[in-house]
Amino acid sequence: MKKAIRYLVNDKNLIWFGENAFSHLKTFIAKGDYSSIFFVVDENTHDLCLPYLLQSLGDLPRCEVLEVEAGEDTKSPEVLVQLWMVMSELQADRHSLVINLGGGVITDLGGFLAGTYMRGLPFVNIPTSLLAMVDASNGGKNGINLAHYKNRIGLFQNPEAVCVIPDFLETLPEEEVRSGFAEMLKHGLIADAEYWKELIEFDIAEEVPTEEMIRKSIAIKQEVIDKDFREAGPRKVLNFGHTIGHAIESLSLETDSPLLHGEAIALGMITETHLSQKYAALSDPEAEEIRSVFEEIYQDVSFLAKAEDLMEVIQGDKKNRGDELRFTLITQIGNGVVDVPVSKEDIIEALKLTKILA
Ligand SMILES: NC(=O)c1ccc[n+]([C@@H]2O[C@H](COP(=O)([O-])OP(=O)(O)OC[C@H]3O[C@@H](n4cnc5c(N)ncnc54)[C@H](O)[C@@H]3O)[C@@H](O)[C@H]2O)c1
Ligand SMILES: O=C(O)C(=O)C[C@@H](O)[C@H](O)[C@H](O)COP(=O)(O)O
Ligand SMILES: [Zn+2]
Repeated sequence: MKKAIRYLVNDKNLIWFGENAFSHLKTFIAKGDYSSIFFVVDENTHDLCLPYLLQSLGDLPRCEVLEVEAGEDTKSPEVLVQLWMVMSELQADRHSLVINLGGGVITDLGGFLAGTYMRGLPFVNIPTSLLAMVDASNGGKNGINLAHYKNRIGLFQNPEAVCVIPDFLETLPEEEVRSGFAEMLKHGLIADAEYWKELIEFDIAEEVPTEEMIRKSIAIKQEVIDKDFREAGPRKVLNFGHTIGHAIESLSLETDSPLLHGEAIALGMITETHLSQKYAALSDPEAEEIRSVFEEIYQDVSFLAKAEDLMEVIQGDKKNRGDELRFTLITQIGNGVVDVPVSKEDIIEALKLTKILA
């Protein structure tokens, strides 16, 4: 494994890579003189990741482990209230540190927990899924879902540090690796045509992305966020595929076969590629290339819904303004554009082309 490189992401947020991340974290904890540490984990990261982390960190202040059920349903107000109660009962105080060890569900939920308890405790993210490494653990978006609206309640608050330890991917199921890969493909599409080329030559069915690729995705995301942390404008580019994808994900969670975030976003990107042709002058050959890449990798992923159900969720998307439905689209591979008003009729047409409408 490569030597860990620590680099400053912004005035608060440090990212440490590889095995040396543990020694950086140890030093960080020692310097912080924390009264206690609250680890937020789900049942899988509790069993598969926490023992390695604890062993690597050695002596620590008083530790408590908050374990939640794995899965998207855990990003809920009900679970959050339970966690607030437990933190309070266990006397977490302003000198406590929260360490989120898990996938995007844990970093989103644990970040929001930390950010709201006693008006904000410091927290560190240790992503253990590919999706959380390349996307969810960075950028300071934390939150939970409300009814069928994704991330409806949340905060922009950066972790003190992020530890990206690719070794954790050894136990990650294949479908979860593929889910994370969808966000990496998104990074190529919105910002870097060369990276897109590299990704589409990579065989995600056979291999796990390298640390270099993970770094590249983080760097692309970070460059966007440096310009617009609170998503006033340019940050919306990171939402390509998400207006449709979030609607699909939310509705799928109400069925017996929920889609993973990256799977839903893959379907969202296929659909929004149709819209990009119509509204953002994306060329036909590039649109064909994009769709064939997603259709090949995610060939077994499908979802059927009624237009009115999807439109209800789409109309609640955070990027809309009033009645105007605003999308992030791509003008060409490697370049995204934000705030494009799109008609309801064209959304339905694009959903039909993607075979999502029942
Ligand atoms: N805040 C952001 O910027 C941002 C960005 C992208 C996605 N998200 C959110 O992230 C969530 C999806 O994240 P996710 O895909 O990581 O889902 P997840 O947290 O549910 O993790 C996926 C599954 O993998 C398991 N897992 C995690 N690490 C493992 C490991 N090392 N070994 C074995 N199993 C492991 C988990 O227990 C879970 O079952 C969604 O809620 C999405 O909205 C947030
Ligand atoms: O960091 C961002 O900004 C993103 O949009 C990254 C997305 O991949 C991620 O799914 C994010 O949680 C979406 O946020 P939301 O604001 O659309 O709920
Ligand atoms: Zn996403």
